[in-house]
Amino acid sequence: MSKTDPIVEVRDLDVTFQMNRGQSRVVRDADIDVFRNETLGIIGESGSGKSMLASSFLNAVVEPGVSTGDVTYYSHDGEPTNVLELSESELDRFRWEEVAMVFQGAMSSFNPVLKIRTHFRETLQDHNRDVGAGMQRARELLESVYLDPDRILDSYAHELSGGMKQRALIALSLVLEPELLVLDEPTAALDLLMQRSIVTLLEQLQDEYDLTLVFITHDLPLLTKLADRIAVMYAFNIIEIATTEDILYDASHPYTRALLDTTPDLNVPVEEMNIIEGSKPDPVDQIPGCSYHPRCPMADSQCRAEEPPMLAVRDGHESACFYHDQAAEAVPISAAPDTRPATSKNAATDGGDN
Ligand SMILES: Nc1ncnc2c1ncn2[C@@H]1O[C@H](COP(=O)(O)OP(=O)(O)OP(=O)(O)O)[C@@H](O)[C@H]1O
Ligand code: NI
Repeated sequence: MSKTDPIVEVRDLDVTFQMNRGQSRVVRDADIDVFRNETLGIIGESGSGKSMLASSFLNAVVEPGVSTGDVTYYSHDGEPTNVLELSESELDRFRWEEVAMVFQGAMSSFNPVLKIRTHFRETLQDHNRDVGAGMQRARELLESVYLDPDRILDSYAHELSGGMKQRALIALSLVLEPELLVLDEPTAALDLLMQRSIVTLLEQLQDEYDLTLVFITHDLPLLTKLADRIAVMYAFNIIEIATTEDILYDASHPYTRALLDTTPDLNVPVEEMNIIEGSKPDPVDQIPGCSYHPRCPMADSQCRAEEPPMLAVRDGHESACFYHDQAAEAVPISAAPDTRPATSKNAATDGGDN
């Protein structure tokens, strides 16, 4: 069964910062749907706007950034919420109870003088939840991320390893039973084994708690094992979106293809992906035409003058390239086929279950 019932609908989203040298637009006119119960991966090089886009799903862009456009959240009963119009107090509730986010680098966000137990209790109290029942749920969540509740709840953050902290944070973010969990680089600071076990664990949590997941990362190999669909960002917008399988085998934007080509082995994680040549896009001085044209081998006069909209490659697959049907020929992917996983999601279940 395909997942096409939207939980979040983003339309014409801009995220802007007022800077001394002018207005910085770090998300530009983005449209995206997140489908209920899917795992949506967002990938793109550092600074491309991944965190800004995903933070807008819960109107949580860092100050003084401003999100404009439409972000609509649909609760389980289909009731729409206009997320960018919520008041501060409505947002406090919304951000834990409907959409939760584990922010980039958040492992350091545990208060060092409070036990992990206090973080759970305070979250429950702040949201007027029954603390007894809530702490019971906290224990179940900690167990489902393979942590010993008694030990963890009694610990301070500095007594835990990076992997344990990250898992405790994921459990904390789920304690008020959100429908959607956004994870921004949740595995970045972890070793390979822990990265893989977090992925396995997220798949289990998703089944167990009926979650929708948005997963942001630089790590394309990791994403291909976890995501149902992948959105590729370049220069502050989404330039391709498709099922993981289509991204792997039928990438139709020259940037996505270059990305796949510079990922030498899809079974090995990459540290950074700033490997594509050319200067970085500037969020203040937007160049005319397609933002990728200075780096693109296919660029012609139309690409230099006109910004390509998202164009349908096929049902459920869009690419912001005028020449998406010629991209495969123009940008071949030289990585050996045997390094590319046969099927994306299901191939992951036989490994990394530690
Ligand atoms: N606090 C800020 N004020 C102004 N501009 C910012 C701020 N934080 C980030 N930016 C700009 O917003 C752009 C998008 O940032 P964002 O954090 O979304 O990138 P990202 O894709 O998540 O990168 P990374 O992979 O490094 O986390 C950056 O290129 C940067 O220029
Ligand atoms: Ni980021």
